Amino acid sequence: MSFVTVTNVKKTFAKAEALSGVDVNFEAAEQYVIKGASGSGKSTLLYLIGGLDRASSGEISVGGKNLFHLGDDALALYRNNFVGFIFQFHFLLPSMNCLDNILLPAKIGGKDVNAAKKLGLELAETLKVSHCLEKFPYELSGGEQQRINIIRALSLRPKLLLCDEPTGNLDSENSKIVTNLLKSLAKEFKATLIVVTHDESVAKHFEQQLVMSDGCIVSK
Ligand SMILES: Nc1ncnc2c1ncn2[C@@H]1O[C@H](COP(=O)(O)OP(=O)(O)OP(=O)(O)O)[C@@H](O)[C@H]1O
Repeated sequence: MSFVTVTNVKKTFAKAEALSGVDVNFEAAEQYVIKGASGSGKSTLLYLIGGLDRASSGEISVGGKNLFHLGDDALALYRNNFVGFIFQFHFLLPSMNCLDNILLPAKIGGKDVNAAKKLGLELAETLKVSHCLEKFPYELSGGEQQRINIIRALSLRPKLLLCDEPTGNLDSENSKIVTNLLKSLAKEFKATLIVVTHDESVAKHFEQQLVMSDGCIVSK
């Protein structure tokens, strides 16, 4: 059985249909890229799978959980426990140093902060940002900020890693580094990785490529 199952999902904003009946499956611990023109529905699909928004109709199940049936609190728990999000802009909190930013999901979710810290320190070493942990986000370069963001997203060992244009504000060198990091960390954590991008230089690193057009998956 697939880890993520999307069945006839539609999403309408006001009168506009952003998703017009999407059917797609994602297997556990596999890696995917979703491509497609601007406005084709890529981010909308990613947000629905991540429980950041709800489908207008259809079903999404993740790890056997049907998101449609989860109430708001259960959906928030699902997001915190199950999903790591990485966006183009990092959303690190400017008033906290980077280590505190990394520990935030564990603190908010009432999880083992020491375990999150141990993992955070290990990943910071691997990603070569140990020297950034005591600094505030504004003191870091874009590439360093995105690596801290990745560590925060992985701090609770999510089974699903959802990335929306994760390299959108990086130069090509950092873009390549971040893409390779995402792939190798997802593999190490046995997480399902789904990356949305319209950047071919990022997409080419993925064997499994989906293409969206006008709210539908047109190629798998
Ligand atoms: N919150 C919203 N309110 C109204 N319309 C929205 C909202 N979010 C998305 N849309 C619309 O839904 C459609 C799909 O948007 P979406 O952001 O999913 O596309 P995308 O493929 O990710 O585009 P891009 O590559 O430009 O980020 C677009 O027409 C967009 O204007």
